[in-house]
Amino acid sequence: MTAPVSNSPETAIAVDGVDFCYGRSRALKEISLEVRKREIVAFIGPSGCGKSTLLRCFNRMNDLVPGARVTQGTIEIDGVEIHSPEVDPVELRRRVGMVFQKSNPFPRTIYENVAYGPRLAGISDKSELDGIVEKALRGSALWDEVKDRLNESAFGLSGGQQQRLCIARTIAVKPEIVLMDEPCSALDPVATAKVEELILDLKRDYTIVIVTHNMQQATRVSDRTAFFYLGEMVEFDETSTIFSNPRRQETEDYVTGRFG
Ligand SMILES: Nc1ncnc2c1ncn2[C@@H]1O[C@H](COP(=O)(O)OP(=O)(O)OP(=O)(O)O)[C@@H](O)[C@H]1O
Repeated sequence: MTAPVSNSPETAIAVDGVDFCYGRSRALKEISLEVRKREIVAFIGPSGCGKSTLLRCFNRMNDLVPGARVTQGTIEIDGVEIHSPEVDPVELRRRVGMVFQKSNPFPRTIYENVAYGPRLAGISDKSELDGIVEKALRGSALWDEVKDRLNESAFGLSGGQQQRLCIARTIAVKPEIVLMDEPCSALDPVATAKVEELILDLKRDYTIVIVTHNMQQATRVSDRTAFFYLGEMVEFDETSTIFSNPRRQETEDYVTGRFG
């Protein structure tokens, strides 16, 4: 399905007519959508429908997969086509951060996990780094739990804390957009609730796109939801509309659990 794309100053991501292939296999078909600044958009749909592929297009993570490429269409972030020669993929990935399904802290201290990105960006002043680490850990609602153990291994944290640490690591480099690929799927309900609360808090400063298999999670955190099926975007609308009054039968069948 294609939808009109309006690339206004309020647009964070504008996708227009994108096809994506892994080798000869077409994983995304004519996707057009627009994500507004500081909104939370959820991608839902059955396994293999292309949600993660589209998410990974936004920071060109798919470049790392041999033979994988956008074969037609454009993806603009802040009005700039992300495949154009002036875009450095490493800088793009700083601006468009990513949080993965399974938390993946580095085998270092809590402090070093958060300071890693800013250090790579050339910040070496200890007090500046201390400030960045504290701000990122506060921003990810982890500071009070870890402030007395910053020099201990990140592996000593619980799964939910590790996931919030990964979010802190992502926001420490001041991205504009945060992509989340099923960030709570490995967490228990209490840790999930904390991460969801955090996602809602982050909306004040960031644009967030989240892939989730959890319908309740999509309704709890997102402003708008896109439903994908077999590489196509079937419907994209206000989350309340997608879940209570979808226009398409496939969407209704999926959100009511009839398939998927
Ligand atoms: N690295 C890859 N190489 C080849 N094909 C891939 C690769 N990654 C994904 N695919 C294929 O692309 C299609 C879309 O996969 P994708 O992971 O984007 O779906 P998804 O909706 O995120 O699924 P899930 O909910 O299971 O994570 C699937 O057919 C999948 O097999």
